[in-house]
This record gives sequence, structure tokens and C-alpha cells, in this order.
Amino acid sequence: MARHGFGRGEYRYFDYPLPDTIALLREAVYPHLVATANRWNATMGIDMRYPSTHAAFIARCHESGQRRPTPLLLRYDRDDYNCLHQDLYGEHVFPLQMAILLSQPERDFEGGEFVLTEQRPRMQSRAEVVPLRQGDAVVFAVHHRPVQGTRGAYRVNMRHGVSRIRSGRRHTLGIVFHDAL
Ligand SMILES: O=C(O)CCC(=O)C(=O)O
Ligand SMILES: [Fe+2]
Repeated sequence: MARHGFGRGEYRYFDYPLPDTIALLREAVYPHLVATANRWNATMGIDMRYPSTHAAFIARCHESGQRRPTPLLLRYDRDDYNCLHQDLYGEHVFPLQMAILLSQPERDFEGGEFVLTEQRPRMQSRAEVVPLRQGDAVVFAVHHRPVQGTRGAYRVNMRHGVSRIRSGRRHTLGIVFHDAL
């Protein structure tokens, strides 16, 4: 929980070796995100570039001591929530992550909306709710993302969280591509 930010609910991290489905998901989705990740870093003036396979990236994490797996299952019951946070667990950060909603809104739970906030320089934060159906995945920025301004690109600081579950139970699968210290 502490590793995951704060809130109310249950957080269970998978151990290595990951279940096949989880390992495959992480490896299969990563290559689709690498080009965006590298372009974002170039645009934001961040030196880090990412290799084309997840295996190569995770080897880099492990070499620098980030060895703990980050994929997790989350369970929220009535009145649980997930505070706005960023899943940063060390020097190596893959800038995009994914969450998959395993429960069905309205049938299994009410409330519990996936929320993103973006903080632009010298402005108040702006929130966006991502409407998810059962089985939908949302891919979102872990830390910041570039926005084109009139005088070039600037960084916007991103956070994510889940609003209070008003009734029922909500499950999510969280896939972070870097491992943790
Ligand atoms: O439960 C959710 O929808 C989001 C969970 C979360 O914070 C994550 O996957 O990193
Ligand atoms: Fe998170």
C-alpha cells in the first residue's frame, strides 16, 4: 500500500515468476508504447531512451537494483478509494502504464471512477474521468507528459487515482512497466 500511494483498499503485488498472462501482457503491450515513450522523452528534454523489448528494459531495471515486480491486483470495497499519486519506484521509469478494469460498473460497483489530473505550470490542476467498461484498459502517463505550447513543448505533471466506491466491489489489474527498488 505504501509503495502504491495512499488510499483505502487492498493491493496485492505479483511475485516473480509472474503468472503467464501477466508476463505476456507486459511484454506484448510494451513494444506498442516504446515509440511514444521515446518521443515524449525527446520532446521533454529527458535523456533516457527505451529499448525495443520489455526484456531489455527490465534487465536495465534489475541491474540498477529495481528488482521487485510491480504488476498488481487492486480490490476496493464500499468507501475505498485511491488517492491521486504517481507510480515512481526508482530511477528507471517507463513513462506510460496501464490499468484494466476487471469488474462491471453499475452491476458490480457504483462510484469508483478512474481519475487523471494534469497540473500545467502556474495553473490549477485539471481533472479528467476516464469512463471504463469491464475489460477496458487505460494507458496513461506515470509522471509527466509533453504539451505543445506556442513557445515550444512544456511538461505537464500527471497523477491518477480512483474516486470513492459508493457501493459494491471493484477489481483492477495494474501494469507498471518498470520494476521497483
Ligand atoms: O484501480 C485503478 O483503476 C487504478 C489503480 C492504480 O493506481 C494503478 O494501476 O496504478
Ligand atoms: Fe497507480
